Amino acid sequence: MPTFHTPPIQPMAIAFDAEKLTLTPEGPTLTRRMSDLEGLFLDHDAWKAAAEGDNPVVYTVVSSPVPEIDRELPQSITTIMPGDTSGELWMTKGHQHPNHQGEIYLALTGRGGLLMFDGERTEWLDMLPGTIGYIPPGWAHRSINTGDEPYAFLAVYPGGAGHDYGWVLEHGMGSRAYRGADGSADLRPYTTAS
Ligand SMILES: O=P(O)(O)OC[C@H]1O[C@](O)(CO)[C@@H](O)[C@@H]1O
Repeated sequence: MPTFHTPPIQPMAIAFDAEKLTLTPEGPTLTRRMSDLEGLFLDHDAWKAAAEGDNPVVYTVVSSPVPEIDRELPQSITTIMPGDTSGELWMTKGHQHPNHQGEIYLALTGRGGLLMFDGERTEWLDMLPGTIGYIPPGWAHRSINTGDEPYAFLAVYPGGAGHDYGWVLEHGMGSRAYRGADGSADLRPYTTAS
């Protein structure tokens, strides 16, 4: 048996409920409201009015108990509510992995998109139930609800990957996703308010 500086956790079965979108046993859960998404939407005034108004839940993340530490492979289910802020579709904050490690998403319900940016190139993947989106090392990633129902996906990622949110605030994501006329996303070049 190999020896580890930090002993791995024990093998475990984790029950996935596809209707309730839960993982059991459950680990940490996260609720991100509009006020947590400062500096991300182009229309700052519309963001501020929503954040200081009813401050809606934009997305939740439920995790299994597998910890975010080196060599482990945590999993989580993210559910993004449908909505937009001045036309810009509701989304996760988006982050870069400081350690440049990959990640996979499996779309579960609803309709979404996976926006990736490596500092120069932008990629967009349509995410429908059953789609596996692969995020290679070095690509910042943000998920977006492009539909009218909650969009949920399972993420599996290296426990030591980390979340660098400052990178996204500094470099942007290459594109912004708006509600398109035919129900698909209208991707526009990334700009910031002058
Ligand atoms: O960290 P953010 O950008 O708020 O988004 C949450 C996402 O990040 C993860 O925690 C891991 O990449 C996902 O489980 C989740 O979708």
